Amino acid sequence: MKTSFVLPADIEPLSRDPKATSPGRRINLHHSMCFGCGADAPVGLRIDVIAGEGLTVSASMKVEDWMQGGPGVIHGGLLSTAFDEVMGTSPLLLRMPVVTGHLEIDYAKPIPLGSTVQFTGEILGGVRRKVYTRAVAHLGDPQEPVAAAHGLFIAIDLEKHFAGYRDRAVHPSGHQNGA
Ligand SMILES: CCCCC/C=C\C/C=C\C/C=C\C/C=C\CCCC(=O)SCCNC(=O)CCNC(=O)[C@H](O)C(C)(C)COP(=O)(O)OP(=O)(O)OC[C@H]1O[C@@H](n2cnc3c(N)ncnc32)[C@H](O)[C@@H]1OP(=O)(O)O
Repeated sequence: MKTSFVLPADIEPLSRDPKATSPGRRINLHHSMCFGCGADAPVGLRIDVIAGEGLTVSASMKVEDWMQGGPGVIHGGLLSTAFDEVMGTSPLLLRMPVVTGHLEIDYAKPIPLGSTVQFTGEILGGVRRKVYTRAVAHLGDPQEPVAAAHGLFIAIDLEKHFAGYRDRAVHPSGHQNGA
């Protein structure tokens, strides 16, 4: 599949944290109201990301009618959200909290409503706080990818990064902090 994404020349290998989620198990959600993975989000993708061997992850997503973009096919922005979720969860194998810095998608084929998209992702390496990842999507035959993505995720201090926003956070009860 064609892509214009270029990895930096100084990229270094990264290692799985010994305490990371075991292969075959779901990587714990960061919070239940997340649009990408949260079970309590009123609208969302509810993607479970499964740890693989080494620095790999996998996930699947049924393409439901509300995800329609062009007639009969998935909206491209929604697919990019799914890639963001899959790749953004992978740095938890390093036990590293991250946010998305840069996301690039290559769309190869239309994805029909009713199909199930299978994702595989991997961490390619890092430079300082930057974690480079890649993911591929297919509809059942890994030799026939329908889309692929590259993501650059930046390690953050969770407390500091969200310090100014937590009073706006929405909780499963529907109330905001302090409301
Ligand atoms: C959905 C919310 C998820 C919230 C995360 C919660 C918990 C996290 C825990 C675990 C993760 C688990 C699951 C995550 C699941 C899904 C993933 C979805 C994630 C998202 O959906 S998250 C929302 C969208 N995301 C943002 O809301 C970020 C807004 N942004 C910023 O908050 C700052 O921008 C920040 C912090 C990124 C950097 O700011 P900063 O001041 O800390 O650091 P600085 O600028 O120095 O960048 C350091 C090095 O990154 C390079 N760099 C930066 N940006 C670059 C770019 N675009 N392209 C190329 N390189 C870039 C610099 O060039 C430098 O590189 P160098 O080391 O070489 O100098």
